[in-house]
Amino acid sequence: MEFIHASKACASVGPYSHAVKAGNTYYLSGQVPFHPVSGVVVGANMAEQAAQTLTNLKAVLDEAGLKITDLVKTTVFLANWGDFEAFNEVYGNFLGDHRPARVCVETSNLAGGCLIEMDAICFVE
Ligand SMILES: CC(=[NH2+])C(=O)[O-]
Repeated sequence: MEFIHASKACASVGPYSHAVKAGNTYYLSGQVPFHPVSGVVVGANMAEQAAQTLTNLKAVLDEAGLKITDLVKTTVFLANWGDFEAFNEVYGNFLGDHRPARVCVETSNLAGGCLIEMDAICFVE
């Protein structure tokens, strides 16, 4: 097992790694739209916060040597279900033609009052 720390993603806000490699499978911790340096939430709406969340997720992928096409599953937590379409727009643009499995739910009280958190699982052959 390998614990992965991504210097270009926002710092972990608890005792966890940005990602853990277990064999050919990578488990990425939840990413939120914190700025990687300041730790301040980036964006006042879903489009902006989703973009920053995916930027942070991409930093973890990069650190682990993974590509977007290695994503097999994501879990998405939205503070407001009314943001579903706005989230899908940003998410779809990020993925291009790739279509990982996904769970998307509304929840409350996300870290830092964020509108979104997303984790992911990757697999490499
Ligand atoms: C933000 C986050 N991933 C956590 O576990 O607190």
